[in-house]
Amino acid sequence: MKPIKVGLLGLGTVGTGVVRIVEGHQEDLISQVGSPVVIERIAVRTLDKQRNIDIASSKLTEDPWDVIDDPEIDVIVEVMGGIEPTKTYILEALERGKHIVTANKDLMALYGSEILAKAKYKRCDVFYEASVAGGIPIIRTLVEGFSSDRIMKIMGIVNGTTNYILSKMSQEGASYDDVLQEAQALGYAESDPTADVEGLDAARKMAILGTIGFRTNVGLDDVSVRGISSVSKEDIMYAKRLGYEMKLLGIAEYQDNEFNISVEPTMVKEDHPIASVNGVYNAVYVYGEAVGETMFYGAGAGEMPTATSIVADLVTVIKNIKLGINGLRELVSYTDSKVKQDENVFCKNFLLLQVEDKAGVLAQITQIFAEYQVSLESVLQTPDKHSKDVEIIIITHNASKASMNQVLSHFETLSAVRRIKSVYRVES
Ligand SMILES: NC(=O)C1=CN([C@@H]2O[C@H](COP(=O)(O)OP(=O)(O)OC[C@H]3O[C@@H](n4cnc5c(N)ncnc54)[C@H](OP(=O)(O)O)[C@@H]3O)[C@@H](O)[C@H]2O)C=CC1
Ligand SMILES: N[C@@H](CC=O)C(=O)O
Ligand code: NA
Repeated sequence: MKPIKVGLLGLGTVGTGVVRIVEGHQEDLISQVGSPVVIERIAVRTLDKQRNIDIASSKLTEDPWDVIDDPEIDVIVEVMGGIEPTKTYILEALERGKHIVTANKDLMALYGSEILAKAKYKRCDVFYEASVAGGIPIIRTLVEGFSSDRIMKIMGIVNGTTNYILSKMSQEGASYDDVLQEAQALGYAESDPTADVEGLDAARKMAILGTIGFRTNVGLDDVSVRGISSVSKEDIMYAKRLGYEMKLLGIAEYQDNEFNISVEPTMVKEDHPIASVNGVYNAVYVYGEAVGETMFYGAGAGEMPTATSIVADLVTVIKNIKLGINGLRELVSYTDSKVKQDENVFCKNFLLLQVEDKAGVLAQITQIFAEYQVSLESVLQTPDKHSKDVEIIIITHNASKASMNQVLSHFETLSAVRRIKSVYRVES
């Protein structure tokens, strides 16, 4: 049987997992695709780097063009990351008729439509299951599993690094910096972990999920983003005391040709299934008009979980090669929709205020909420540990983002409000 020859761009955390699975599951692969699957050539940055896998040096090259120009290679697996020169490599590989499997959410969120258009023109496959939620097959679920439905909401933990950090801070009182270093050592974090902790990685993934799930073009700029670097241990402890877990949530909602997508630290009610998703695990909740509520759970990062999605895509590409139907997945015509205005985006909110301890302050504060039609679910007052002031903890009922912005701006002008210490979205 003629082997299918695969080229790898990158042999880091994910690339190593791909080699392990292709070699370790070779019999399973042959039984599924009817041919051996061979890793023919691998491009790396530096040949002499110490690796935790044995690879014949003849397979390694420091020149990615040795992979892209190799006429024997049918499929290229891109697991080097970054935007350039990666985008050029992928477009040139497509120009040469090679199929692509990638884990690169940075690239697919920003240039996915350009890459997929080129693939369609060249009748090549481009699959990117590993780019969102690691080992969870959420992209093929949205594309195939929910093809008959209208998806209205996609909400989830789609970044393993930040979930690992928040979980350890909540469960062990660990320090943010220590846990971030642990996540980097475990290969969860991006080469620049700022993308993880400032929410950009999750935003890229939500832009991809929004485009696929809502069948509409979502740009990265359409996603409002806030990371976890400003989440304090005190915030996490307050959340727990009130019966919530702090999670970095991506929340995408779609209705009447308008969508709203945000990534933000969110206080999730402890009895919500997402509240118990901890460590590097991800979970994606999908609500469809017909199917109702569904949820998917699994490792969002790490060598082997991510590599399973890469090799699953590789199997699909090889089957398409055998059937002669490559490049036909992208039949979807994505509509253009509008981003919802803040007046039409609603959620519950948690506020932690430091205020002057004097008569009438609480009345002033509640009056401001009333002025902007924001109803309150609960109000707690405790002495401020570090001053003669008091802390007021407020959870609102559903309120529009616009009204909440007006309330917060008004608080800024109130002398009795010393500091707006924390504001978080609340999901019950
Ligand atoms: N880590 C994870 O859990 C997940 C990662 N991803 C995505 O997968 C991709 C890879 O991630 P990961 O494996 O963690 O990254 P690593 O940094 O561990 O590996 C990157 C690999 O690419 C090689 N490389 C980088 N730039 C070049 C270049 N210009 N020319 C040749 N080789 C190059 C590096 O070479 P060398 O080894 O010589 O340094 C290394 O082998 C990224 O897009 C990431 O966002 C997606 C889901 C999960
Ligand atoms: N850095 C990412 C890797 C997977 O996409 C994460 O932590 O989720
Ligand atoms: Na996935």
